[in-house]
Parts: sequence; structure tokens; C-alpha cells
Amino acid sequence: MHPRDQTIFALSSGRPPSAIALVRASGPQAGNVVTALAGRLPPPRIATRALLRDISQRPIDDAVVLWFPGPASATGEDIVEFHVHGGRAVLAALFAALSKFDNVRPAEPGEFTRRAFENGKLDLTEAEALDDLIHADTDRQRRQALRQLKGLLGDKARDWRARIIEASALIEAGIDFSDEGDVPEELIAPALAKVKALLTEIEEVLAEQGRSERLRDGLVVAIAGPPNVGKSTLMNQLARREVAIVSPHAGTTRDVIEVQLDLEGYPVTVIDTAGIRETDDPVEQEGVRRARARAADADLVLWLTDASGVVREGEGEAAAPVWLVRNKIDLDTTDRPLAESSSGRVFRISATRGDGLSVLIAAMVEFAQVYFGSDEGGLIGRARQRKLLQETAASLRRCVEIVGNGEELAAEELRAAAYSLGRLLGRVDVEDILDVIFREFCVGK
Ligand SMILES: Nc1nc2c(ncn2[C@@H]2O[C@H](COP(=O)(O)OP(=O)(O)OP(=O)(O)O)[C@@H](O)[C@H]2O)c(=O)[nH]1
Ligand SMILES: [K+]
Ligand SMILES: [Mg+2]
Repeated sequence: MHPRDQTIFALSSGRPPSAIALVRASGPQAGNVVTALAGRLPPPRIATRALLRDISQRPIDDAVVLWFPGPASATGEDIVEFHVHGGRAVLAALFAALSKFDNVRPAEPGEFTRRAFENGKLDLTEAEALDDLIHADTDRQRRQALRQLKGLLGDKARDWRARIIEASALIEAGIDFSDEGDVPEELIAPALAKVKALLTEIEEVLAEQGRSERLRDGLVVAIAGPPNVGKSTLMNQLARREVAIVSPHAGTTRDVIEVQLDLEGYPVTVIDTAGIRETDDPVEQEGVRRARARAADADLVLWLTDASGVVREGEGEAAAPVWLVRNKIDLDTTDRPLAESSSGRVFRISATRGDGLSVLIAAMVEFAQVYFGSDEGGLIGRARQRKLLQETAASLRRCVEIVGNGEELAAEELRAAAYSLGRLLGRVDVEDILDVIFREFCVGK
């Protein structure tokens, strides 16, 4: 039996114990399962109270049951939902009862969504959006995922793909008509016009609002600098809790410490690192190595020094912008000028007293605004989608160049463009790519 013909079940709500837990089963056996456990098949789509019993008629729990016959269900298959009390023993008993049925087994991560996808309930961009919505931590991530879930990109891609196929039909017809590869102009001209219009639309989506897919991963800000300048103190201030150990001993932080912040809806990961210096201590050396590596990967580096410290510009060795942050201004008796760096920005703060922190945080929010691009807009949710759209545009561009002197090649480019869009939608993708995408999902989704 193909794994797809088996009935799958999983806990679809959060970690037990909880007040209520939702267990779903999807597949051809769902109806038999609910009939056996609840004693009857509930009316479709109506919440029905039932005492669930196992095969030996021992009660499992007093539950609410929902029956969604396919194909008008989330997966397109028969689905039953059990709303039970969210205790570990209740769930264990229910799972044990479910496993007793033939061809009923626990679901793999993402398997419900994969079935929905395979039954045409959503395209791949929507499946990805669903996963993003589940994992959204901030409000902006949620709104972006919801926009994607509406299928806006998928709708566009389907429309583009249909138009590419129309254009290639014109060119192919021309190839069939012509004797010496001399395709009549009245076929080429409309095909070319179609392709050019398409190309413009795709380029517009690619150019839109910078990089909306960045919202998924968030902005990485590394706090780096020499030992003991107050990096961990600043980290704790930004996190508003004691995530990192602070001490007067240089070389306190060894590992890279991360916190996730919601900065006005923008997802930001702040990283505290070991103070960068030459050292003989092998553990500290490793900390320094990690600190440099993380700072090099960051999208923004806050290079901390204490107020008296010498500025060593370019220490960040990052491609990302480096902001110089002078800490411990409470100890600074001299009146230093604000702008001490020829490049980048300079901040003066006291991480312990809190001076200057609001200015620094406001600047980070501003940076995030630019980094993520303006709010409502971007259709592209993932790097995968951007890459395939870029490939589509590249094929169309080559087609425009070739058409008129090499119709066979032009038609080939159109086929490639349609293929890239097909992959975007998950229509022509190979199984292993689907495996990778759906494996990232949670169990029960
Ligand atoms: N006066 C004053 N002391 C500070 C300030 N910020 C941090 N300190 C002190 O500086 C010392 C070092 O602070 P940490 O936050 O551990 O510094 P660090 O850069 O993380 O140090 P390492 O992890 O060892 O590299 C501690 O004693 C802090 O209390 C500040 O703004 N003013
Ligand atoms: K320290
Ligand atoms: Mg530290």
C-alpha cells in the first residue's frame, strides 16, 4: 500500500499538558475510526459531543468530535478531529487506540499539508506561507505570511505561466509553418509583445520593496568589541532580562549568546559575543573565533568600546555596516565630541544607567525598516521563490534577444521559463525537493 493510502494522525495543537488538545486523522480510514471510537459517525462539520472508547469499550475521554468528509476538507481526504482534554495520559490512550486500526499510523512532519498540496488544495507558495504563518513570531511576519497565504504570488505565477504557454504556442506554430526557419512576422510580433509585457511584470515583482523574504529569517545584530566594554550588559538591556553573565572580569563571555527580539514587529536576533583580543587561553581563543565569525555574518554590527577606549575602525571585519557604540559614558569626565568616526554612526551610551539606549534602539528600528523594506507589499516570501522568479525572468530576457533569428532557441527559453514557474508552484517539482520543504513543517500540520 502506498503511504498516501494510509490514514495518518497527529496531535495538531501545542505541547501537552494543555486544557484542550486537538488530534486529527486524515485518510480513507478516518470515518471507520471515528465511528468505532465515538460509537457513530457524527453529522458532517458539526461539533458533536461523544464519549470516546477504545476497542475493548474502555472509555478514553469525553470529547468533541468533528467529521469532515473529503474532498471538501483541509487535506481533500476524509478528516476527523478529536478535541480531547490535553493531558499526556489522555493523548497516550487516544494514540494507542488509533494505532490499533489497520493502515492507520502517526503522521510525518508536514504530512497533512503535503496531502493538501497533492490534492490541489493549495500550491507550493501557499504551503510555504502556511508554514511561515505557524512560525511567525512577530506581527509583521504574521501579516506577510497571511498575504502569501492568500495565494497572491501563486495566482500571478499561474497567470504568467498560461501567458508564456500562449506565446510559445505562437512561436511553435510559426516554426511548423515556416520552410527555412523563416517564421512569419505576424506570429513573432504578438509573441514578442506578450513576452515583453510578462517580463516587465515579473521584474516589477522582483524589484518590489526590496526583500520581503527577509522577514522570515529576521535581522541579525551582533554586539562585538574588546573584552569588558559592557557588551553583555548592553545585551541584557536590549533583551530586558539577564540572558548573559556580566562581570568585571575580562573574558567573561565565551559562547555566542542569542536572543530574539520583537522590535516594533520586526524580528531581530541580537548576538552577544566574546570580547575580541589576543589570548593564550584556548577556550577564550575559540570564543574569539566564534565572535569574529558571527560578527562577519551579521547584518549589522554594534562595535562597542568603553568611552575612554581607542577606536579601531574596521575591526568588525564585516560586510555589514558597523556602528560604533561608546559605552560607560557615565565614567567619562571629558567632554568628547559626538562624531569620532569618519564613517558610519557613533552612539554614546551607558548600558548600566540606560543613557542613550532609546536613541540606539530607535536607530535599530530605522535600520530594520530599511532592511525589510516598506510594510505591505512584497509578494515574495522565500529565497526559493525569488530564485525561481529570477530564473524565469532570465529565460524571458534571452527569449526576447533571440526571437527573430532562432525561433527554436526562443521556444526553448519559453519552455524553461514555464518550467521555472511550474517549480515555483510545485507543479513540476521532483519529489526530493518537496521532501525538503515539507520536512521543515511541524508534526500535525
Ligand atoms: N560604569 C559602567 N560600567 C559598566 C557599564 N556597562 C558595563 N559596565 C561594567 O563593565 C563590566 C563588564 O561588563 P560586561 O557586560 O561583562 O562586559 P563584556 O563586554 O560583556 O565583557 P566580556 O564578555 O568579558 O568581553 C561589568 O562590571 C559591568 O557592570 C556602563 O555603562 N557603565
Ligand atoms: K566582563
Ligand atoms: Mg560579555
